[in-house]
Amino acid sequence: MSSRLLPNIIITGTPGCGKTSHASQLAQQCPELTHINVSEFAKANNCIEGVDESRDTSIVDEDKLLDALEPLADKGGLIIDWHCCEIFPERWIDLVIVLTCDNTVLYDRLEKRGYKQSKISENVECEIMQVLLTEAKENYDENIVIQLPSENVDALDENVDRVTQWFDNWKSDHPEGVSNDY
Ligand SMILES: Nc1ncnc2c1ncn2[C@@H]1O[C@H](COP(=O)(O)OP(=O)(O)OP(=O)(O)O)[C@@H](O)[C@H]1O
Repeated sequence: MSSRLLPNIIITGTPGCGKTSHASQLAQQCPELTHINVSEFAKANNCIEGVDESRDTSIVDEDKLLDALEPLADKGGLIIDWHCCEIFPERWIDLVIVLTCDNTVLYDRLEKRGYKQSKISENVECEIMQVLLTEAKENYDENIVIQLPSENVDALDENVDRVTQWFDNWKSDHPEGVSNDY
């Protein structure tokens, strides 16, 4: 039986809502945590199985990705930054943060990135329909899912402070860590 002394956190949300901004600021504020940008991690660990040309994105081989992540997840202390959360086993995860963003703010961010119109519309629609929030609530205990707004820098700072506080509390509440097994 193995246990992890640090929690694993997912930061998810529609592309452009601020996952990477939050994850990198949180990792700076909490040096025990490691930011895993899943898109980059998948590329670096040969977990790409193709390209979705209509969406202009890589297709990740999820089985390979989970195999590559498992030893790190078992140690704990990961901030998993991805626009999808349901693939990560519940037993790995201690907190799921779903970032949300006002549609017009999100539209402007995606336009600034130079995304084509169909990709902007698809993502804004995904945000309006709260797809990621629903996915998180359907796949994890609702008590570990929190929704945080990410429209501006003040919200970003507040969110990161709040998660830092949660992280400190988690460590105090779990001095022996938690089991990696069910
Ligand atoms: N809370 C925020 N306040 C101000 N700007 C923000 C905020 N969150 C994100 N941004 C800006 O929006 C853009 C997208 O942010 P970021 O890359 O963090 O999003 P993401 O959700 O990780 O996107 P992707 O899923 O495509 O990687 C960046 O230019 C970033 O500076």
